[in-house]
Amino acid sequence: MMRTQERHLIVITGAAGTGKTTVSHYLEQQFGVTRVLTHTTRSPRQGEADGVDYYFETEASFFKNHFIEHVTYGGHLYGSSEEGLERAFKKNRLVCLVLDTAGAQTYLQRFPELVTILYLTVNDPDQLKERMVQRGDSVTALQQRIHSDEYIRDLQVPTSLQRHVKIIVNDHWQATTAKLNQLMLQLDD
Ligand SMILES: Nc1ncnc2c1ncn2[C@@H]1O[C@H](COP(=O)(O)OP(=O)(O)OP(=O)(O)O)[C@@H](O)[C@H]1O
Ligand SMILES: Nc1nc2c(ncn2[C@@H]2O[C@H](COP(=O)(O)O)[C@@H](O)[C@H]2O)c(=O)[nH]1
Repeated sequence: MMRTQERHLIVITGAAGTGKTTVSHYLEQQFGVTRVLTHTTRSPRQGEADGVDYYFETEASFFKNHFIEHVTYGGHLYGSSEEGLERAFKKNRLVCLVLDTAGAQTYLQRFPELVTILYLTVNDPDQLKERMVQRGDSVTALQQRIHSDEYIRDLQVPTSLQRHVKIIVNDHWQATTAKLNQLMLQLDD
């Protein structure tokens, strides 16, 4: 529950391909939730743009930001900055942020009163590979990702998050949107 004027942060976490980015766009489009952009040194995928999907950085420019947390994921740097969070909160009191599970743990420790954490999963992990292929990931990128320690780790809810996350099984988009609509009603109370 949240009083209407309080700042609130929806952290969306889970393994690659579970639909975190898709959920963040849905929350933005349906409920006007502002997405916090994070920074990465990976190259843009087809259709991704700097300042829209991520702040795409070089290794040198990455560390010019003031990070709340940063991680290495699949060999690339990713980080959420104080600047990115403030920019989002200037637009809206309700914002969302897509993070790996290590980042989600950091946010829970640092902002326990401010966060709602959604953990996305699917019943059949093979679906994730298909979804990443459909998204346009190259075979090389897909192979690197599914064999990375981080991808394997994020297939399970970390013990420290277990009592704190709302789990959404994103097998069927319609069921997922029903759960998200319900969540947004609760946050508005
Ligand atoms: N319920 C669903 N059913 C089928 N496809 C879905 C569903 N939800 C999302 N997708 C599709 O799966 C693909 C991966 O989704 P998305 O990019 O949102 O995942 P992600 O968790 O953000 O991945 P990553 O961590 O790699 O960035 C996209 O093509 C998206 O359209
Ligand atoms: N801890 C953080 N994780 C982040 C951040 N930005 C994105 N991510 C996560 O990285 C992986 C890979 O993302 P992709 O876009 O290359 O598929 C995914 O789990 C994202 O949620 C961040 O700033 N901090």
